[in-house]
Amino acid sequence: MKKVLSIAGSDCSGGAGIQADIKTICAHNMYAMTAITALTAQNTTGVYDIVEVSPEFIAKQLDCIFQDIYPDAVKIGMVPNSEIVCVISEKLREYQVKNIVVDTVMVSTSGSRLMQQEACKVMKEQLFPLGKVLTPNLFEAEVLSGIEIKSQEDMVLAAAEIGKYTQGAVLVKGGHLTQGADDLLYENEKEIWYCKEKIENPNTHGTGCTLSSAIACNLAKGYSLQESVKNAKEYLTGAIEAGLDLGKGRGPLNHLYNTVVIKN
Ligand SMILES: Nc1ncnc2c1ncn2[C@@H]1O[C@H](COP(=O)(O)OP(=O)(O)O)[C@@H](O)[C@H]1O
Ligand SMILES: Cc1ncc(COP(=O)(O)OP(=O)(O)O)c(N)n1
Repeated sequence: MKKVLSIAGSDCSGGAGIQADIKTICAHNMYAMTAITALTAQNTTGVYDIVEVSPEFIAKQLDCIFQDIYPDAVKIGMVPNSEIVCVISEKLREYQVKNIVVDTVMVSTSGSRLMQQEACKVMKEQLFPLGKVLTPNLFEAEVLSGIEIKSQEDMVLAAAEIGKYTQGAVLVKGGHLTQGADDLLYENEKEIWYCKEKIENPNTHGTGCTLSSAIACNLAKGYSLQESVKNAKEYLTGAIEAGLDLGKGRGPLNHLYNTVVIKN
């Protein structure tokens, strides 16, 4: 069985973060492992508090995982501060991890900061070179590239700029475009577009987390990056379309739409 590790923050309401990643990995029939970087008190209406895990304890979680059950791919989500960026980068280098997806989580869609601003520079220098692909949303791509994004051409320019810090691949997600949900994979100076209609469903909490962990699952299976993004986007679109209507705000996705139900 393939094994996928999520290094990310916990969302107690189960829509985003570690919980979305575990659901995604299980739906891909794979074994899920987690190293938790932060606890968040959040739900479908917003993020209300954050407790950061100490870098020392994150190092211990990673040692326990890598020394015992070595993952086939790793997804990195919420990394709240510079010290945590450094310890994760060190451990990934020490254990020579290859299939790494870096979701550059900065601010939740509800507007709460999930990463301290000063960690951005350290993330670029330490973590980006280790990632097989980075997955910024439009806002994150603007911050990381310094380019204002108003069009698909701007998405390409931003991806090219961010790509300078990586092994060559950046997926700029277009979920916050006013029309369509078109994502751009910029790989070795080549543009590949993954285009979908915007689904009229307000319940999209955890879309970014789900997409990045689904990409990690596909890389673990041995698919190329382009195939992995294609398959992950299909999985994500299915989970948005299948629709759940939970909570008072922007609800979670339905990860069970394609799984065999075990009857009691
Ligand atoms: N309403 C929607 N319909 C279809 N796809 C969507 C919708 N909202 C987001 N997506 C897709 O979800 C993924 C995550 O994108 P985005 O929402 O931009 O990231 P984040 O969750 O990090 O803010 C992308 O593949 C994007 O195209
Ligand atoms: C713990 C935690 N990690 C990440 C996020 C952000 O989730 P994401 O899927 O990128 O986007 P939104 O759900 O905020 O649209 C989070 N909220 N919590």
